[in-house]
Amino acid sequence: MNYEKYYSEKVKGMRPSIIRELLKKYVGKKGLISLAAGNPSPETFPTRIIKKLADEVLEKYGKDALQYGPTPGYSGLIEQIKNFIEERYKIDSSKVGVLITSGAQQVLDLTGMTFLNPGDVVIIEAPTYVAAIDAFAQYGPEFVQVPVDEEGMRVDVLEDKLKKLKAEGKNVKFVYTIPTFQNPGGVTMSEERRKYLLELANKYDFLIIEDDPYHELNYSDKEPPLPIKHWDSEGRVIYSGSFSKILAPGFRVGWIVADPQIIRKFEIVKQRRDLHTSSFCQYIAAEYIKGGYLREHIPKIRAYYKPKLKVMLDALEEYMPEGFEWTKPTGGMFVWVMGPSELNTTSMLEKAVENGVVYVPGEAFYPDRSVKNAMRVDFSYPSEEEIVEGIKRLAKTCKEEGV
Ligand SMILES: Cc1ncc(COP(=O)(O)O)c(CN)c1O
Ligand SMILES: O=C(O)/C=C/CC(=O)O
Repeated sequence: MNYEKYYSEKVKGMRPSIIRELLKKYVGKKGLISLAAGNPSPETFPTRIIKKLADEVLEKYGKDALQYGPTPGYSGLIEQIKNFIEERYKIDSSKVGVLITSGAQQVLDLTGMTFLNPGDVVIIEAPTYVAAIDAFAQYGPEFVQVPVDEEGMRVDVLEDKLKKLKAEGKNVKFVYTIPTFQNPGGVTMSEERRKYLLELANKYDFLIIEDDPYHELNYSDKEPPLPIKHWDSEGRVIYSGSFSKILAPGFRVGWIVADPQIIRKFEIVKQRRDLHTSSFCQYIAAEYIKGGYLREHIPKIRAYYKPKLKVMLDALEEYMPEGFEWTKPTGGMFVWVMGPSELNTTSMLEKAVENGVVYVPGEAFYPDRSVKNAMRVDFSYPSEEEIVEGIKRLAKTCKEEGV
């Protein structure tokens, strides 16, 4: 039966997520080293503590934790998130609202649904998170891309683009940024640029979507700059956090920090998306913070990932052929590798898989899929030995490409 005639116009043009398709096809495949999946290492999951907390939640709160809950989220978790953002990010929680979401990914979907009409201008970092492009694209925006360097988004280029857009009579709805340990480059926006981005938002009247799931994955002795939300006096920043990298992605629990008016609008939109986020997972997450387990866990995951980043950077240095360069992050889960202009990492992927390694081709991180000579490699999921062997296989493949 041909179902095309039944599909809505919105889904007819919907492209599969390159990352989700790669995961489905390759991760866990025998003999294949995955440098593709942005999966936390299962070794960082606090399984024993989660079991203990799950038992306690069922014992103490079973009738509520297994029941429908309020769309904004479990009040106990909202309280813990407010304490967390006050303590760690110096965000004045008395001036904001918090809404619990089904992962940070839902923040992106709710954002697109809440703010975007077809043709609205959305400014994104280039490259940027694949599923953010997919989340926004379903609402038909005009994407404007701003390059990033080792200090994050080039706000000078952003300002030039804002001037040009204004001259064309185009208003920007929002700028989407991953300012801390960016996906896919791992770079971090300097404090100076964060403040300047906020100044531009106030001057050109746009919102900022600050997507911050990697903030705690810091491997240097110096903390990254505070979230942009910390300096947001006008209520222009919609801040998105997640338990995926600091507890477990399978929980599907994230949060939005924003002006209470925006939180209310997101609540109304969420009511018809999924009613609310899993009550059971929210109760466990709340106990995880309240019991001091998160505070104890963050240093452990940092200590676990720090050597893996070094192993990856050392392996790239040792094995990659001439003509390749890469980012040097101090946190996060990824390194962005750029090859000679004639390299096509999309067409090279098949040969890489034959050689026993998989990565994410760079074109996935651009809405126009314009950049073909780059790729993203992940160090969080493979073991240190697999990282070295994976980069060796990647380097072999690049040499076979003759670039
Ligand atoms: C930048 C970015 N934003 C959002 C998400 C989605 O996070 P979550 O698992 O909380 O939905 C990811 C996935 N790791 C991400 O890399
Ligand atoms: O690798 C990424 O960037 C995202 C991972 C989340 C997912 O599994 O889709």
